Amino acid sequence: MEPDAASRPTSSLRTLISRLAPFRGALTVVLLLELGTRAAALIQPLAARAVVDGVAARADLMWPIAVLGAVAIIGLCLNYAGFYQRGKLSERFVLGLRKAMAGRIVGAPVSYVESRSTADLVSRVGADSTLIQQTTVKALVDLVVVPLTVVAGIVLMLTIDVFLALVVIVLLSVAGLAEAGVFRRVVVDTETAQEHVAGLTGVVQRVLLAFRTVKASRSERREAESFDRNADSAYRASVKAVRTGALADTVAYAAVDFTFLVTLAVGVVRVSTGSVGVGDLVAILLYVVYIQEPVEALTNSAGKLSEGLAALRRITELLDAPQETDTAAAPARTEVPAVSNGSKPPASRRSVRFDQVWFGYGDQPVLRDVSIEAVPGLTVLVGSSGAGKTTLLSLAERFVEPERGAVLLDGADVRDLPLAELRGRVAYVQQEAPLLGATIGEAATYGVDDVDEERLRRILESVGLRTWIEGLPLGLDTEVGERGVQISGGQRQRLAVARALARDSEVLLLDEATSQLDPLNEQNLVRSLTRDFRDRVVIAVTHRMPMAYQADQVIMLRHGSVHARGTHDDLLSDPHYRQLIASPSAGSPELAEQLTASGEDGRGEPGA
Ligand SMILES: Nc1ncnc2c1ncn2[C@@H]1O[C@H](COP(=O)(O)OP(=O)(O)OP(=O)(O)O)[C@@H](O)[C@H]1O
Repeated sequence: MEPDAASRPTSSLRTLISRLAPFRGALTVVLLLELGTRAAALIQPLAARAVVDGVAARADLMWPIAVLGAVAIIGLCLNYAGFYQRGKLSERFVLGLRKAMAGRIVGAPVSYVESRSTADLVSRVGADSTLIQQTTVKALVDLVVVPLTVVAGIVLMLTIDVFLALVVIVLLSVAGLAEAGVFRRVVVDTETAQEHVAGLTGVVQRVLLAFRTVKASRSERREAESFDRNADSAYRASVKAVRTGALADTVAYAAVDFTFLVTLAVGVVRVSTGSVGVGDLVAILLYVVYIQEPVEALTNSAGKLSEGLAALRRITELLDAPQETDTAAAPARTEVPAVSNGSKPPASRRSVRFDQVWFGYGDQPVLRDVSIEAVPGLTVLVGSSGAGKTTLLSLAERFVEPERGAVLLDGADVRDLPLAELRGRVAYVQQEAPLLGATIGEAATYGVDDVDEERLRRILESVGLRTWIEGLPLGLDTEVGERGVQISGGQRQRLAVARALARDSEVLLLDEATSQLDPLNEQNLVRSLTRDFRDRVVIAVTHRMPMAYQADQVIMLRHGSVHARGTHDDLLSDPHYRQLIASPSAGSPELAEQLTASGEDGRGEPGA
């Protein structure tokens, strides 16, 4: 058990209450309706006493019975209204949490989201919010209504017979203490069980993400065993929680039985001595039941409340996620050239400059004193794995910020630009080139507000996809993925590049965005890019040489520093560069050279 486990429920409860504060109007209505329902129940023993006493006295029973019936009907109506309003409040509460979570996730920095498990984030938005919806508001309302019901019942009992009422109070206190002890254990065990289930979904997610690798490496059995191990520990934790729940349930039942039987025994003695009437005893016994019933319901829902509170704690963690800060309001580090009116600076003024940039993840230094300038045309970043290439692109998009030095877009520190403007001016294709959008057209224009068809066609032509798309019966409306056409890795990357081009930004960052194309098609794509979009600053990370061969500038990073820069030809004299391009994954510069020399157009299958 974690040291703070016992204090968790209390702080989670406080969090729940503060999160419910904006709904205080609706919550008050629910509380009043629930209190009304309980009040109607508490009147019934008094009416029942009147009926019993009336029978004994052979009095007219019409009024007592009419009151009993009316109170029962009013209680039912209030119960219906309370149930409905409570459910509606739960839905509104969860709707707000879900929207807030979605907003916090998309507003969080890249580093925050990427350092967390996707399964964990997804389960907070989905499963955790569902848990809260189903249980939490009801349990919270019970926490308020049940003690008030108990107090009101005791006061009414005291008006009937002080001695019997005191007996009931003592018995209820003992039962309450026992139930509270078990409740705490239920909370902790339920939370532990939930944590194990989250671990289980993490395994499934890992397998699904690398499904082909799992199959190809014949690791099905190993993964299944890993799943089984996690499932077993989730099972054991859940069974422990069930066992504690069963104990809590039994304690609650025992409390009712014991209190009822002892009160009956004492009450019978008092009736026999004439201290109280039969009607009084009936009323007090009914109070024991009417008080115990909600207490028992509260105890039963203790596990559910604890689940809901644990879920709320995880949701709250997500709602406290850091957000990307728009530092545009802070004093500018550089004079920011105005582009907000929509006009772009002329190509001659466009540049991305890394000025003596130092950066590290935690204690791990990654970039050391990097100074680079990229102007319109193709700048290629090469270097062995882990050299810091992707990190450089992340700095340009301000996914991360330099520890020292600055990244300048057209002379302005990127930290001085509003994020929306910066990212509007700098398009980015990430390594895996994921597609967003249900159709090819949507994927090609994701994040672009207005792109006319003719321009889109030209872009698709440039990336070598136009013929393929026009050959599809539904063209741009063809669905992709599960329900539509399956597309190859190369097609996906081309679509991602098309999407970035459609942004019409001044800078295009490509992170191994052509790695799944064959060298020939990669060369063609790069040639089209440099020909059709020559006013853009293109910075491409690559491990493959056809692209470096065509670049205006090649920058080689080693261990986080600029090792060499120049054209491909300039760098050929560098032994480390030669070693890099000699690697099998680098593609063949000879092939590229031959193709260019022969003037072969070389446009291969668009679907490569
Ligand atoms: N989010 C992160 N948290 C911690 N360390 C990171 C993170 N991202 C990258 N690194 C580390 O920073 C170093 C540089 O990573 P980066 O991705 O920039 O290298 P790269 O040159 O692009 O590599 P590759 O060619 O393999 O993609 C690596 O050692 C990597 O482990």
